[in-house]
Amino acid sequence: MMAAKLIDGKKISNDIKEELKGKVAELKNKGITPTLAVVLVGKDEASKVYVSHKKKACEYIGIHSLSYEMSEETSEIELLNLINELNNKKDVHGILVQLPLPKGIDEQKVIKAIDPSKDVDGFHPESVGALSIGQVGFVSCTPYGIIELLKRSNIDIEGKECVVIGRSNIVGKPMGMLLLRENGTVTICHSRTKDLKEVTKRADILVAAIGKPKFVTKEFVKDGAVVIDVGIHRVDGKLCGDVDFDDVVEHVSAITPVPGGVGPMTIAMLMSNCVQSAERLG
Ligand SMILES: Nc1nc(=O)c2c([nH]1)NC[C@@H]1CN(c3ccc(C(=O)N[C@@H](CCC(=O)O)C(=O)O)cc3)C=[N+]21
Repeated sequence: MMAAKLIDGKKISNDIKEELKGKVAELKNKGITPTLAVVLVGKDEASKVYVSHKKKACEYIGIHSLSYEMSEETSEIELLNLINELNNKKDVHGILVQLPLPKGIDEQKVIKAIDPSKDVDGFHPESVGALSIGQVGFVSCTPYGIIELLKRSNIDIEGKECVVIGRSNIVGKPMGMLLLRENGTVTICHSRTKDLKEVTKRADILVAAIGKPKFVTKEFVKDGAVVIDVGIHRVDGKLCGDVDFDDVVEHVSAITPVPGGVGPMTIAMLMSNCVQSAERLG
């Protein structure tokens, strides 16, 4: 019974990667090699691991990846110059600047410097704006991956009560816009929300993107709800999410595990955005 309700992000992300392999092969037949520039600034250990996962995914699918590793002491100007260079390179289809950036570098300024046509993270104000008014643009990979998880698990969004906990620019807000685009009824909650549990208990689809380990317990969840866990924390050497999985699992109709849920989807959708970019830019 439990296996049936587990949303397997690992499996679904592998399906997507297989589909993308085919698309990359087609592009290569036309003489186009999808290329992603990956920019890593500083020595954040988690960032190094994530970047290596992204490069590995590129390799698997056939996307060419270019690595730019810059020291912790890199200035904002140096980084902006690199981005400008990559913007002008015809054979670069996607630019990813791994976040967080070292102190002293203005992240928003850096994101804004990326050509929106190469903004495969979907973080540029133009990409965010396009999403909110229903125009074509890159969609932030984590929320985009969550929509794919739901669709490929045959979970309808239309008409459903969708509650998102968290209002970050890269997850909560775009998640709300995407669920709205799929005709969900959307509520975005945050640290100032009154009676949070009362609000989250209305959810048919509950997305937890709070950033606190095992925050969501069964008291937050309606019986039979679908629970999507965006969090990733290392507690006592073990990975866990924003949801107390063991506490809620008996009460839900479907749930994403951590690891193996949303995380792998983020990478799959980054790959998808790269391929899309290569198709558009040629
Ligand atoms: N410009 C930028 N774009 C990002 O997309 C971006 C970023 N900066 N900075 C950091 C966050 C975090 N992020 C994750 C991607 C994959 C997993 C992932 O694959 N997680 C595995 C577990 C990996 C592990 O073992 O640690 C899982 O959940 O199964 C997690 C987190 C992308 N981010």
